Amino acid sequence: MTNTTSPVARVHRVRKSYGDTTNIVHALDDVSLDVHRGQFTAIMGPSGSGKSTLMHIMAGLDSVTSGQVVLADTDITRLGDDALTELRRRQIGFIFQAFNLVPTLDVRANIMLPFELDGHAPTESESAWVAQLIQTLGLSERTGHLPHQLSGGQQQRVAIARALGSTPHLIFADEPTGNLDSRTGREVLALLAAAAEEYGQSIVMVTHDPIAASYADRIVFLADGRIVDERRRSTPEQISGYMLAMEKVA
Ligand SMILES: Nc1ncnc2c1ncn2[C@@H]1O[C@H](COP(=O)(O)OP(=O)(O)OP(=O)(O)O)[C@@H](O)[C@H]1O
Repeated sequence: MTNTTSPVARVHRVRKSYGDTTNIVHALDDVSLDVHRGQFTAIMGPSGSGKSTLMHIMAGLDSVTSGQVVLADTDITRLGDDALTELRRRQIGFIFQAFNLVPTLDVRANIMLPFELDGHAPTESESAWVAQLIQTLGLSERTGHLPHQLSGGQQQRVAIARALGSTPHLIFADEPTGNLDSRTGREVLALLAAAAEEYGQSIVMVTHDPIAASYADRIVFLADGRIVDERRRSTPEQISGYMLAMEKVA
């Protein structure tokens, strides 16, 4: 993927601190990161290294202590709540552990919700992509079910179809394969990779799993709130090696 265009997301010298001067935690300490169109980025690092904080800040779900986050050409650190909500709805898809499915809507309606909220009916190609997602994610028999009638893994797949369906520019995924069996997990990762390659969607995925990270174009390693390493696409074995080396240094 060539990086000649301006980034879809830019994190510039971001700090995020919690607590007061006597008891301060730097969850992020001077982090800068660019995400380009069609790029699939994995974020890895030990527990407490700042992965979730970074993803939440990039998605406008959390504020910075200092620094800048620019999505498309908008500095979101200066946006009000309403404008931020609007930007999130139009540009961002979320695949989070708390699936946030609407309990009163069936599977199809949940998947179509981004179109509904945006007030536009899907085009023919969008409908075809949604149909492909439903099929690939093994949800064809479930489209009329309510979320509580589904298993955890099935709910996660609905959340994935919803996040990818309207082809938002940016997708944030927090351990997207955490609840899935290994075959479905691999299919979901292949879908994410296809969304990046074929639809130019940019994906930022937090994971502890070297196999999941091996689907990404690059892997960013965090430790103690700082980016300590970055690698191009690597095999699961190589990624395990980088993680081990990081632990030895720590
Ligand atoms: N609301 C908060 N108040 C105080 N400290 C916080 C808060 N949220 C996060 N932290 C601290 O910031 C640091 C980074 O947390 P974060 O959740 O981003 O880590 P993580 O890498 O996602 O961890 P894990 O892999 O365990 O989910 C941790 O030391 C955590 O305790």
